This record gives sequence, C-alpha cells and structure tokens, in this order.
Amino acid sequence: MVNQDRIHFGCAPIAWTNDDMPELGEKNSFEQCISEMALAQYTGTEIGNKYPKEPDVLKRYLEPRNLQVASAWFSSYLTTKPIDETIESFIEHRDFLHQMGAKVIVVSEQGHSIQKVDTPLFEEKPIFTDDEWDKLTHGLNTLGDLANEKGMNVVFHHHMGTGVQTTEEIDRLMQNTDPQKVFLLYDTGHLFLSGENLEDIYFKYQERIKHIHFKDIRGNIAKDVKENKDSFLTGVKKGVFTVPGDGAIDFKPIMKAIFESDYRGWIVVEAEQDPAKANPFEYAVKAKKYMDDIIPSGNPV
Ligand SMILES: O=C1C[C@@H](O)[C@H](O)[C@@H](O)C1=O
Ligand SMILES: [Co+2]
Repeated sequence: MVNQDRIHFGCAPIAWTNDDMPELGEKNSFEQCISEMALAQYTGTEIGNKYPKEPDVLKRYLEPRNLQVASAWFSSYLTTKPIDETIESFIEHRDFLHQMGAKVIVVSEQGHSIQKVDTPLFEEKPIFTDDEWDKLTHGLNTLGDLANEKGMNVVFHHHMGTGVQTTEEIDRLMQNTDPQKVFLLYDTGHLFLSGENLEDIYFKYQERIKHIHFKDIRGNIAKDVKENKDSFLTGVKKGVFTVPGDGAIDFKPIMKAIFESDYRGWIVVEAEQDPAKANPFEYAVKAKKYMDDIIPSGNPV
C-alpha cells in the first residue's frame, strides 16, 4: 500500500480558537476555521468547542470541504475520581466519534494536572503514587475495551504538566497497560518541551503509536517560560508552540521514521498560539508546505 493511502494530514482547530483559553480567537468562526483548513489542503480535523455537537450537522459542514474527523480530546480523571464518572462521559464521547467515522480516541489523564492552573510548569508537575498508577493503568485498559467494542482504539496523550509527561512515565504507562487496548499518541511539541528524545520514543513505541500531533517549539520562548517559572497556558500565550518547521525541532528524521514504519493514521498539525499574533491560515499553509517538502522521496502525498 502506498503511503498516501495510509498517512493523512489533518489540522487542529486550536490555532483558530483555543478551548483552554476561549479569549484566544473568540471572533474566529467555526466555518472560517474549517474552510481555511480545507483551503490549506488538509483532509482531517480534530474537534473544537465551536463545532456543532450533532454528528449529522457536523457532517454537513465537513463533507463539502472534504474533511474527516481524525479524533478528539477526552479528559480522564482515573486517578482522582470514581471510574464510573470517567466511563460515562467516555462512552458519550466514543459514540460521537464513532458516528463521525474516527478510529482513535485521544485520552489524557487530567487528575492532578496543572495544565490549566497558574502554577510553574517545569517545577510543579504531578507525580503519581503507585496506587494512582494502578488506577490509571487499570482504568485505561477498561476504556480500551470500550473503544475496542466499536472497532476503535484509545490513544493516550502524554502531556506537559500531567503525571504522564516524561520518558520514564510513558514507559511505565506502556508497560502496565495492555498493548491490545491502550495505544500511544505521539506529540512532538510536548516531548521536546519536556526534554525527551523524540526519535528514541518513536522507535521504541512505533507499533503502539496510532495517532500523531505535530507541533514545534520556539526555543527562546521555552527558555523564557522556564526561567520565569511560567504556567503552561502563559507559555502558550507567549508563543512557545508553533507549527512544524517554524521552531527548534528537526522534523526530517521524524518524518522519515514515520514513513519508513508501518504507521497508518493521521499526522495532525496542532500548534496552539495566539491567532492575533500568528494568523492561523498562514501558519496552516506554511506547515503543510513544510511537511510536503520533507516527506521522504518516493512517497507522494
Ligand atoms: O492535544 C492537545 C490538546 C490541547 O487541549 C492541549 O492543551 C494541547 O497542548 C495538546 O497537545
Ligand atoms: Co497534542
């Protein structure tokens, strides 16, 4: 199978409107967002808070623009709340994504997360206890079973400011979950900002990686965020994240590794920054051009 049939490029709405900080891009409309993604030659999207909630309505907007739903974020609280609460909201989310034709469900553990809290990102990340790790890994296996019921997969999102951020934490999560039930989302921006080795992690988990987020890091701003003890969201507002090709990450070896592996699925450009400073359409176009340029030769997309 040629790569154009197995690897697809999507774009996340977070560059137009940021669900964590609705004041960023509040005037950008849903239709502007999806029309600009399509114009920039993406064929998939994730879901933002301005998207219609009813599958039939959303399909009516996406189909004429040749956009599919790649996935959508789900916050689990397996370490801090009764599992039944997570299961109930997960099933609703799973069924919506299933109706939209998505194959993977992005799950991030938000128990003790400082992602949305005004706390120094590099000093205060949570560290799970052994008991919390057990709750998390057992709970994820349960969510994995629920996803598999619909022919879908859970892809776990390691994330800055959460209990699963570093290589050691990703290793522990992968080792203690069932490889048939829990897969990995590979997010370049979070790995780089955390100081992890991107290629090592790709090679180690290539069989379990079923969804990819591409974002780049502005090195000077990352340094500033660290020195100023800024929070995650302050870092975003300062512009720590940008699109692939615009920052410090070398995406060429990563793209090569992805195309030479058996990866099938989406590469979603997900670069949250202030749309008033970084025009989302211009950055989406720039990212697509950069990615097309670095696809290893012999793999037209
Ligand atoms: O996948 C993601 C979804 C966002 O809400 C999150 O904060 C971002 O950093 C991310 O990687
Ligand atoms: Co991400």
